[in-house]
Amino acid sequence: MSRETADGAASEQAVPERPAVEVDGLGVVLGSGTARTEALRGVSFTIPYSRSVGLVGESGSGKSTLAKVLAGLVPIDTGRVVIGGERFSAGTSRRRRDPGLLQLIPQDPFSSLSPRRTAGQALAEAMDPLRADARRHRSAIEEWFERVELPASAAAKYPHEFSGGQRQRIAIARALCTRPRIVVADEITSALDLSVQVEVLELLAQLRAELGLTMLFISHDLAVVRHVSDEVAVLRSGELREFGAVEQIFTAPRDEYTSRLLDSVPGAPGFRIRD
Ligand SMILES: Nc1ncnc2c1ncn2[C@@H]1O[C@H](COP(=O)(O)OP(=O)(O)OP(=O)(O)O)[C@@H](O)[C@H]1O
Repeated sequence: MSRETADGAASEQAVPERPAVEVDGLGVVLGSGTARTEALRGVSFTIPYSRSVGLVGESGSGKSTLAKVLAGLVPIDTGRVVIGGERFSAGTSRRRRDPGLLQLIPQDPFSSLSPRRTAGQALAEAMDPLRADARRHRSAIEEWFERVELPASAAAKYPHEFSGGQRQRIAIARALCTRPRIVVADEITSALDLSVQVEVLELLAQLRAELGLTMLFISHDLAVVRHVSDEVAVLRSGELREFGAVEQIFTAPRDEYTSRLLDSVPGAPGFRIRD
């Protein structure tokens, strides 16, 4: 979105008035019969453009369900989400998302990258689904590999030929090469060794700053969330228990559940990975 400047030129930097993401009274029911679960219940929050919201909560609290709703992979039962001004609700929630609007970076790139496609093909497919030819998009693919600090030769390799950290770099490149304004990162470092986690997080932070990305960053690792978020949303059993600025959440949580989550962090309350 752009606005007219004083001299009449459109400004790319202009900040749109609506938030990038609005989640309003969101409810999602999964499964049926005895497996029926209210995965999300009355969840509301917003993410302004270029901000990063960390989403935390215990296993089963509904974090991945929320990620999938935003990506259009899980239908909405009640409430609505508005992404880049486009409204999705019960009847429309699985409408195909514009790839330039929002991209999901999944937890496990090994299962999301096809074993039969080279890394270059995976990027070509993301950039141009109708003419997914790696040769046709060679220079753009090479540029993206450079951005995620992989050699150009990576384009010809298959997922099993990479380490976990390299595969996550490919998943980041594949998501970002469609030039989304918003990314949802779902536990993207949880399967990686600590040193590799730090490298991937630093890369993501750098790309986020360069591209002005809006981000929902999901992790059960509170130290990591503190490092990458401006605001933090705390989910418990499908409900939003607390939403606030990162320092407020970590130093003066208002909800007793948030306090308990923080207490479970090693070395809490002084445990931190930045500064
Ligand atoms: N297909 C399904 N059918 C029924 N219930 C489901 C289904 N998928 C997930 N659930 C339930 O929905 C709830 C939310 O699950 P979700 O995967 O969103 O949690 P999460 O916070 O991402 O957990 P984790 O951190 O373990 O990935 C859980 O109680 C889970 O058991």
